[in-house]
Amino acid sequence: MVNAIEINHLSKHYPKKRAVHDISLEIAAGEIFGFIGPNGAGKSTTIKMLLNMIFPTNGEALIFGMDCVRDSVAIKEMTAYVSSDVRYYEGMTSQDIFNYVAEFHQISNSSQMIADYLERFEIEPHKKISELSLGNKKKIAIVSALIQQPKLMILDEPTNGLDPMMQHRLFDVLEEKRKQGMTIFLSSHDLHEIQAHCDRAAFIKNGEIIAVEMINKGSSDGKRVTITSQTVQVEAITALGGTLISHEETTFVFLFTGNLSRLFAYLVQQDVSDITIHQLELEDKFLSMYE
Ligand SMILES: Nc1ncnc2c1ncn2[C@@H]1O[C@H](COP(=O)(O)OP(=O)(O)OP(=O)(O)O)[C@@H](O)[C@H]1O
Repeated sequence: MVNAIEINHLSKHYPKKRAVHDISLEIAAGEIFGFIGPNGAGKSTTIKMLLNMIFPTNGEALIFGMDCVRDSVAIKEMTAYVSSDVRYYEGMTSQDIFNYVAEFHQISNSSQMIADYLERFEIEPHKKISELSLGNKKKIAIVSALIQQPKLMILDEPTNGLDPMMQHRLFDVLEEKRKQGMTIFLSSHDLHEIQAHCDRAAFIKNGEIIAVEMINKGSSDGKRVTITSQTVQVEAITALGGTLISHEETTFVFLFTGNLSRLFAYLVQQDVSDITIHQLELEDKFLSMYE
């Protein structure tokens, strides 16, 4: 089956900056894929190349097997984009925008769908853009993208400005759409939302992809274990599957991937004054990669 997105050795070099350098990625159809990186890492530049808003210096990107430069018109017919900053004509209302989008994309019988989204995202249809807050404008951008019924949705920081309830509703809709076959490419700074909703994520730093990770929603492939003890031996815990991350006086922090029962069996023989065990968060990986 053809990949939803395939990026081969893609670069965008400016005279004084390698914004994106030699990145390659494959994203399967039906994935929710996260794209994580600090400010200036190259996320928006990558997205703009996918959408043919800027030309690559080298390499190629394919969407459903079509070339992002050569076949950009056909790609736009099946791809919707929610940009990080939302700009519309100030005098238009939400309803005007939704009607325009539906007509432009020749979506038949869109009235009921628009009415459903208005209700779901609590959008006031007759308010002008000039009267709306950032979060309310963002909701219009999201619904405009959904109305297009795209095969691929690219979202750049979609939850920026949305209240927690609306964030929740957005991800409910995205999960539903994914079940119907939509592919979702989500650029975000919010590691918790990537962890909660994505199947995989790519980490980008200084224009280069430094890791692509499977995301284990809910479960984790490790624990962060913090132990305060006068008697615990670091070597003993290392032998059980721990890696010492830091320590201060008698408090030791381990990344633990071994068998917890064996760890407890060792600890009951020790003088332990405190212990905490946390799920290893994507944040731990992110921080260790970007330090
Ligand atoms: N037109 C341009 N000319 C020169 N440098 C540019 C241009 N556009 C972007 N850059 C640089 O390329 C790098 C990547 O920028 P990009 O906007 O892709 O980052 P980002 O990961 O989306 O960041 P953020 O999370 O802050 O939006 C930055 O250092 C940026 O300053």
